[in-house]
Amino acid sequence: MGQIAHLLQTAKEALLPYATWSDVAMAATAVYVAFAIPMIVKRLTAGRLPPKTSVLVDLPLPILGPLCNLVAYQNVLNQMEQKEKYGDIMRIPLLTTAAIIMVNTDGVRLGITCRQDGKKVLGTQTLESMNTLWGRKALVNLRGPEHGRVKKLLHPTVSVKRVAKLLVQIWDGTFAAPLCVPGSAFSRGKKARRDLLPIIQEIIEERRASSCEGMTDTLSEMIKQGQLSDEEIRDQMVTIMLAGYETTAALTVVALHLLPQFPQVLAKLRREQDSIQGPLDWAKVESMAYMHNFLKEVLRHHSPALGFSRTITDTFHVGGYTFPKGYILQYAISAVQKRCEGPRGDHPERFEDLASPVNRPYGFTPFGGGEYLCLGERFARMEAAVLLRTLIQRYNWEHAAKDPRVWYSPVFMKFTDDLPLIFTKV
Ligand code: HEM
Repeated sequence: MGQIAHLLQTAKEALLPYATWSDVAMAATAVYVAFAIPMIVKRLTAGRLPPKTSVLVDLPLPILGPLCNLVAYQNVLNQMEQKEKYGDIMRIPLLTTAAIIMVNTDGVRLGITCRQDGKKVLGTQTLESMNTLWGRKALVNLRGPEHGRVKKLLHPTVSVKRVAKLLVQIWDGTFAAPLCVPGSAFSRGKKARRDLLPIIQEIIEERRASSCEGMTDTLSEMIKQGQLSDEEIRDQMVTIMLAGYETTAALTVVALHLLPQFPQVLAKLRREQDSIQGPLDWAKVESMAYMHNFLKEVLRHHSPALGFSRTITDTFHVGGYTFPKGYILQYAISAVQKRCEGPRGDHPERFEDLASPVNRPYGFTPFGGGEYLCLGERFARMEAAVLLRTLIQRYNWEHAAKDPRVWYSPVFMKFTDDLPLIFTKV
């Protein structure tokens, strides 16, 4: 607030000797109209657009109206599972464009394949904030053949073989991974990146000096491949740490949050784990059928990813609506999964039922899909399964808070009071 007041004061001192407040208001309106005209023309000529969700833009408030919509946009993202309130396809006018939000499997299909009727109609969004956070060379910010080249190189660095080796290290206690700490790596994103870069560079140099002797981790593998520059390696490592940390932490913490409420699920998990003798290897982790279905149910009910945006690169039509070039398409992973029956997240068995909506194409996509499928899917599933096995076999736990809740603020998961839990030995 203090900063805004200071900004207004500075603007006032700079402008008022040369112009009155009404001049400033007129200039602001002119800028708004200049931005809005192409948008209005597009709206008038585009054909039948999806219905608008927000009434704010109807207020005669230049700049402020669309800005309010941006806030409403986050709010709608947060609440998209409320079908009766928002419907399946909706439009939110933004400052110079509009976002079309699709809360159905068709939207997820579009977002993942980027195609309609066999034609490429969507592209990934290039956001400056993403470049700043992850780095320009990070996989998430690469496009086309360059994205394909780097992803191909990264795959073996988190391959099943490598993950299995890591598993043995975790089990032996020789690998001290920060497995699960609900934190805010995203909210600290820029600072986290600044802090991480010199540390990663130092490790790269140490590893290079020792030719990665005896090292089997992801970073050493990238260095040994010799195909990526130091900048590329650094950006991938920052991405892996940021993309892999909060998502997996959310998955495991929500699992811990839900289990005391569903004793029948916990009992079944315990029975399964007791039937699997350690030490673990990848095959044993993969054989934990009920554990994986439980993790799926957690991801279905509390997806760490709410959804993603794509840019419409070619006008197309779906459900009788026009999707004009230049608009944004937002597909809703979390809301689609939540609408797939079952509000409580306590029925892992639904994944055994082939007729369940979650088993239909694009009904359950917590790790995205297609070209942009999550790089760390297996890693995340393994990490969560191993951590839960360890805890389930050794402890019982209950909530310390009276009304523990998980919520999104506005797009990242938060826990009331950091979700304190009380553990007792089994
Ligand atoms: C429960 C845990 C996780 C969830 C729910 C999750 C979810 C996702 C989703 C939905 C996407 C697709 C984004 C899009 O369509 O644009 C994605 C991409 C990605 N994830 Fe994950 N993720 C998880 C864990 C991890 C881990 C552990 C790593 C690192 C090892 C990781 C690294 C990445 C990377 C690098 C991408 C970009 C892939 C690309 O651009 O081709 N994620 N993740």
